[in-house]
Amino acid sequence: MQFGGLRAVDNFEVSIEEHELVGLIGPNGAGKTTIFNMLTGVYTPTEGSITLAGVDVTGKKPYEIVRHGAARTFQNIRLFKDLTVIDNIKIAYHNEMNYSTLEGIFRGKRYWAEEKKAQQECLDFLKIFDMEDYADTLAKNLPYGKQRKLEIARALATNPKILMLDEPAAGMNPQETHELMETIHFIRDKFDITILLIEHDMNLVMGICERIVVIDYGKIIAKGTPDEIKNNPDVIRVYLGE
Ligand SMILES: Nc1ncnc2c1ncn2[C@@H]1O[C@H](COP(=O)(O)OP(=O)(O)OP(=O)(O)O)[C@@H](O)[C@H]1O
Repeated sequence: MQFGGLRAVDNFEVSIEEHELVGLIGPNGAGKTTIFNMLTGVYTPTEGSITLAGVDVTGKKPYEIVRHGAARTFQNIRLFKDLTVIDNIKIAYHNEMNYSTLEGIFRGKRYWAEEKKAQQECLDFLKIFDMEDYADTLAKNLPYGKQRKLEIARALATNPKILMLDEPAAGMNPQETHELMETIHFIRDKFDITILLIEHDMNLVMGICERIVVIDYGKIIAKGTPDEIKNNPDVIRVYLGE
């Protein structure tokens, strides 16, 4: 990915298997968010390609990529702040709803059946995060940690094959972070999805990821298991400045 004179991501090559939990780490400005932006269609890579479950999604629009099965959260929370918690999730769930515009306008039988199902399933997403009591709260009135969780619940409601989380624990205290990490494991298994996670906190990534990719200045400097990464001299140099 080239931004004018800056090659923000260079020769980045990674394959992620179904059901894997992979961490993407690197210092500030290394290119992590740019990679997410390419994977989700926010940016079109200036070179190279992206394949999702056998489909070439390079250059596709974000909404098309969601339909192919990729969902994400953002480093800076991006909720529909003036909508309720449940409505935030229903918006993400709308691809699963099966009634026509006319049925919506005339409120036919199928409309009510589908809306009821949507309400129930969206509440189920909230239950995973222990947030069903907040269903009717405006998103902007949620405490910060719960806003982060709502973003994950909303991404899950698009029924993704791969969920990409951009610093999901940013701003959380250690207890909240620990709980979130357990929840991430839980949803990976419950929904049988693949997770790619950006996180600054090395210990945290080491604790939950099966495989880690480390980048610096847009280039991969190491790939491997947490133990391999921990002992990799290039990673130690980048993180500790040795
Ligand atoms: N739209 C853009 N136009 C120009 N340069 C950009 C753009 N987006 C990102 N960059 C640059 O690309 C590089 C990588 O940025 P990116 O945000 O991907 O890093 P990051 O690893 O996510 O950093 P952080 O951990 O601070 O979020 C930086 O030098 C950044 O300034």
